[in-house]
Amino acid sequence: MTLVIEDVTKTYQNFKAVDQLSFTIPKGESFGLIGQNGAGKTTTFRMILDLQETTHGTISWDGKPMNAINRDLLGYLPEERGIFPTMPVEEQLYFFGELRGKKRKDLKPEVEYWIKRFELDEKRKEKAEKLSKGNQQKVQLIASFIHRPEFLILDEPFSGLDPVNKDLLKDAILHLKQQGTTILFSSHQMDHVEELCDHLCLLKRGKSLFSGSLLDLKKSYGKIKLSVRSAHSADELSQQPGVVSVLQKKDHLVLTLEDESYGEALFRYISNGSFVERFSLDYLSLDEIFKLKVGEPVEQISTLGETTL
Ligand SMILES: Nc1ncnc2c1ncn2[C@@H]1O[C@H](COP(=O)(O)OP(=O)(O)OP(=O)(O)O)[C@@H](O)[C@H]1O
Repeated sequence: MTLVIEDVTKTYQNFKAVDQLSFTIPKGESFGLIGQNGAGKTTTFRMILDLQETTHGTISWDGKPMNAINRDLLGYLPEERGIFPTMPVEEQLYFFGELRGKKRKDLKPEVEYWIKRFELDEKRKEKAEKLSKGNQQKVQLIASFIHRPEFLILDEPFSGLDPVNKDLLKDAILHLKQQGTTILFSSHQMDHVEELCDHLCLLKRGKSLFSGSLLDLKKSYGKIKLSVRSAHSADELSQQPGVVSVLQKKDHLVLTLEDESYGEALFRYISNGSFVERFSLDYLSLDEIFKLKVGEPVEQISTLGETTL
C-alpha cells in the first residue's frame, strides 16, 4: 500500500499554492513534508484527505483515488487545534475512537495505553478546557490515532510542546511506525524530521525542491562540513583551496568545502607539525541543506539545536 501523489497542482484564483507536486510514500514509512510558512503543506494534506480538490493531478492510496478510501483508515491532526472544551480527557478519546467506528471495549486498551504513555493519567477526568495548551495538544494528538489508522497525517505535531513532550511524541511516532502505520507529518524543525524520517519532500512556494531519501539528499552534497579545533585561525583556513566559508563556533571552526575531496589536503595542512584536537568531515545537516536550497548563505546556518524556519 502506497500513497502516490502525481503532478498535483492547487490553484486559488491565479495563485499556485501547490505546483506540480509528485512524491510517493511506501507503506509503513514516516515521511516528512518540510517547508516554510505558506509553502503548501496544509493544502497538500487537505488534498490527500480529499477535504479539498486538486486543480490538476491525482492522489491515490493503494491504487484507489482518495475519495474511494474508507475514512476510518485515515487519521488527521489538523494545524488548527481544537477539542471539546467541556468533555473530560478520557471521554474525548473514546468519543473520537467511536466516531471512527471502533467499539468502546476495543478502545479501552488503546485509551489506557496512550493516556499513560503521554503522562495524562492524573488528568483523565478533567475537562479539556482546564488543561494546559500542551496537554490539550496531546489529547488532540492521541485522538487523531486512537482508532489506529493505516495512514496518519500530522500537521505540525511538535509545535507548542515542551522538550519532554516532544520526546514522548517522537517515541509515539516511532512506535506507530513499528506497528505498521504510515505517517506523513510536517515540521519546521529539521532535527525532528532527521530523527524520524527516511524519506522527505522539501517544498518551496508550492514546488518540490527535492523528494526522496534523506541519505541520498545528504550524499548528493557529499561530506563538505569540516569541524576543526587546532592552532589555525579562521582567517588562515579561509585562504586554503576548496574552503568556501569558515564559521567561528564557541570552541571550534566549521568549514564548508567546495567538495569533500579537499578534505585530505586540508588534513595534511592542518596536522602538519601541530596538534589537532578535532578534525571531522560530515554530511550537512538537513537544516543546513534546507537553508542552502532555499537560498540562504551557508554562513547564516545555525548550529543551535532546533532551528525554526
Ligand atoms: N483558501 C485559500 N484561498 C487562497 N489562498 C489560500 C487558501 N488556502 C491557502 N492559501 C494560500 O496557499 C499558500 C499555501 O498555504 P498552506 O496553508 O498550504 O501553507 P503551509 O505550508 O501549510 O504554511 P504554514 O506552515 O504557515 O502552515 C499560502 O500562500 C496561503 O496563503
